[in-house]
Amino acid sequence: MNEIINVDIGHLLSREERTGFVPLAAFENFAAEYGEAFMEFQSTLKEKQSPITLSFAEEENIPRIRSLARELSEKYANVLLLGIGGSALGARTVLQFLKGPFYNLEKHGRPRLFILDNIDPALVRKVDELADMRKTALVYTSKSGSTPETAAQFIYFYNKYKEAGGNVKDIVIICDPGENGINRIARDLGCHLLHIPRNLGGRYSVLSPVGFLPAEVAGIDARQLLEGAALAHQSIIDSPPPENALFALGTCLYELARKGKSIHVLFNYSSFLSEFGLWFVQLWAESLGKRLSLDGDVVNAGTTPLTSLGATDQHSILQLFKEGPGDKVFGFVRVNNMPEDVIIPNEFSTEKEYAYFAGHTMGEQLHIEQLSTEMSLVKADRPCYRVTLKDISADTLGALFYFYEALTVYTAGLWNINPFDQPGVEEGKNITYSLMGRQDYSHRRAEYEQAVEQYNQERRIFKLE
Ligand SMILES: O=P(O)(O)OC[C@H]1O[C@H](O)[C@H](O)[C@@H](O)[C@@H]1O
Repeated sequence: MNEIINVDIGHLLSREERTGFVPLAAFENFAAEYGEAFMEFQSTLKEKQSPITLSFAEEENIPRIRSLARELSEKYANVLLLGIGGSALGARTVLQFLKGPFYNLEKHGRPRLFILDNIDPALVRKVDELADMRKTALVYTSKSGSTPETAAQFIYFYNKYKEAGGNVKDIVIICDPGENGINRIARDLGCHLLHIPRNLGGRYSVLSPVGFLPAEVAGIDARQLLEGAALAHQSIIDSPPPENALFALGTCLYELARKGKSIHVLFNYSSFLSEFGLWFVQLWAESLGKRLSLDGDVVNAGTTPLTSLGATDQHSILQLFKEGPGDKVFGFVRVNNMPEDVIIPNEFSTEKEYAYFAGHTMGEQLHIEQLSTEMSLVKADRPCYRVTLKDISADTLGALFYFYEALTVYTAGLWNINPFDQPGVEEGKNITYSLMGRQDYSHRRAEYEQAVEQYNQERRIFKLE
């Protein structure tokens, strides 16, 4: 395979009248029906009007990010990255896909990377124990600078870091360029400050300092991530609708959603892709799950993203996928060229359950199991598509990120919704601010406290004693 990614949508379609698939005739009519909308979307990419294209201008910041990563790597044994949602999931994905799940246990002469994306005190304590603050660099990533979980983490670890005699000038803050508290703190501390382009939303920010700095700390070339994204971008804008992978997949997913396929499962066949699955869940859910259309109509748009890991989850959730409600569409992601395949030796050859493995590789087995799972789902009338990645490399991952970002934005256009806001998340944040006593939210505190009181009165608790 020479292409960086290929997308097979053949099993989202059906020649006969099979429920749950896109009829071939309808697919052949896609260009006439949706081609114009797609070409408009292509123009926004071509003219760099779409926020996701802001990543490309980030290339000019890579030298600075690289030298900062080098400086941190020389001075510190650990890098503690504080962030949540889009400020953590991309970094986790990059690290896992390109360095594997055991990066922190390996000997590589680079800092260990801890990505803390929760305020669970038990977790915070564990990081406290593991990362000696005298040898730990702090990276505080928050697009808005006001996310309460990350702010609490930063206050805590900033205090620990200072107590341990840390140089505050070494702290890195990655945020929006607005005039706000986080920028003022960065200026007052005189620490490193990297900006995320204002219109590049958090969940689209992996191809910016948010993903580039942790990548470079781990020895991953951020430029290659961007090169892969640029390749995907070019392919998406160059191919006319009938030959365009993104057009075919996005339009099929939209059509299937309208036919009741309300769950989009991403079934990743690599243990190096499970974090990618979680990155996808945020991207798809926050971008497409919208109550209102761009015209203000109530549409309750979107499909529910789920992520699964193959072959592992064949032994758990697959039963439901195959025989439970027929409300899902499945996307399989597999890696064509496994870097270091493992040959299964010839042992226990007199036993039929073991003899057949001799000489096969685990990569081969993984691919066969992926195919078998996909085929058995299709046979049970479950529509499936497959994304094949050339290999495990930074350019392939960059292409994959960009492909799914573009897919999300194109699909949002079909739903006629805004893929760049997240109004549904704001209310919970506002309640938290008020209840925690944030001054500029104090005017709503009484109202929320009363609501909490009423809410608690409605609880019905049954005890196990
Ligand atoms: O990067 P931050 O501004 O701290 O935001 C972190 C996360 O906060 C909110 O929950 C948003 O809904 C997410 O989209 C965002 O990724």
